[in-house]
Amino acid sequence: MLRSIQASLRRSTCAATSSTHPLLRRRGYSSESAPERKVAVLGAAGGIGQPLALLMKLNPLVSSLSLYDIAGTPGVAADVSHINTRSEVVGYMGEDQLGKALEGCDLVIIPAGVPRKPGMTRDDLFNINAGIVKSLATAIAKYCPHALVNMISNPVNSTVPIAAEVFKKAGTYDEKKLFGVTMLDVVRAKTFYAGKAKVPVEGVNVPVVGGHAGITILPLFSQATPKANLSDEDIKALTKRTQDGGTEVVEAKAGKGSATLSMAYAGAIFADACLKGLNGVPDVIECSFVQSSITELPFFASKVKLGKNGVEEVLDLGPLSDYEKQGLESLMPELKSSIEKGIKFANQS
Ligand SMILES: NC(=O)C1=CN([C@@H]2O[C@H](COP(=O)(O)OP(=O)(O)OC[C@H]3O[C@@H](n4cnc5c(N)ncnc54)[C@H](O)[C@@H]3O)[C@@H](O)[C@H]2O)C=CC1
Ligand SMILES: O=C([O-])CC(=O)C(=O)O
Repeated sequence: MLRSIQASLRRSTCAATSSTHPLLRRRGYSSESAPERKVAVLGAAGGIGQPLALLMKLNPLVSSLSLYDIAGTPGVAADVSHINTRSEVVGYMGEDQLGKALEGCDLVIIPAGVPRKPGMTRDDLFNINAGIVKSLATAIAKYCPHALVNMISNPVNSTVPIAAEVFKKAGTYDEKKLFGVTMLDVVRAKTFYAGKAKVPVEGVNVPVVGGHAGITILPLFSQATPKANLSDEDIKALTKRTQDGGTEVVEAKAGKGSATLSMAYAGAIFADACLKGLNGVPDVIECSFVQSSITELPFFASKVKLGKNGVEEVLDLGPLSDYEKQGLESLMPELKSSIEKGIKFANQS
């Protein structure tokens, strides 16, 4: 069981990395000889944070796991630390322990903040989460300015620009190191496509571009592999379901939060890809919301090649169907205004 979860973590999800580059096997690393990597989870006692802490504890690329929250981390850390895998686990609680939690980190994953309730948009979380992200980004700039940052907290379309502005002000911004986690959109697109196309889900790849809210989520089913003969109606329904995937979970949870388990899985897969990139595994490619010049917007989600310094290359969108071209045009105003909202917040407060 443990082996199969670890194998799944080692298998990256985009084309080039799928099952062909399990670092440990190909390069003969055992968990003892893989490079030391400290990973922090900020918001580690939450709905996403706890299962994400578990999955990162199962990742043999992690040597030190730092679990930070404003409350509840001693229990989570004690629990997770009993698992007999490589990393040592330390829990940190409260702001005065944040510096210690971050010092020496190679990768910081941020699922801190409030989740949606039915009837809310991700943007409705802005008022609370923007401040949380700003203060965590300020601490990252101070204590681990060279770490990769995986931003999960919503609204991602605004929280990533907020973090970028905080880092710029602190003089530590490196656009190669800041990632909005949009992996759950990819995970959903793959699952829904495999179901509709009746193909084994393990072999499916679907890029998802744009942003991470409603129509800004643009799955490119015209580029999905393996190819399947789906009707225009099928593609429209799959697109809508991917865009509304978060809301589907929020409604099903009926007031008890949003996606946590699938998000922890997606976050763990994306973090694993970042660690592989840092460790020099070639051709690690995943989708992420990053600083970008492939459209006129300063941030955009697309396929990204990960390397020793974070983003090695932002890949362009590739050929789009007419339906996808329309979707791209429609999403630009909303994504632009969410990005601008984040930038404005970071600079005025
Ligand atoms: N990017 C994505 O695809 C997804 C993003 N999310 C977002 O992730 C965030 C977290 O969701 P859940 O884990 O379900 O929420 P949750 O409420 O269960 O957990 C959030 C945790 O953050 C902690 N927290 C609050 N302020 C903090 C601070 N200043 N420093 C450190 N920790 C702090 C809380 O104590 C809590 O333990 C939400 O904003 C949600 O919208 C959720 C699903 C998918
Ligand atoms: O929908 C939400 O609020 C949480 C989220 O981002 C997702 O599940 O994609």
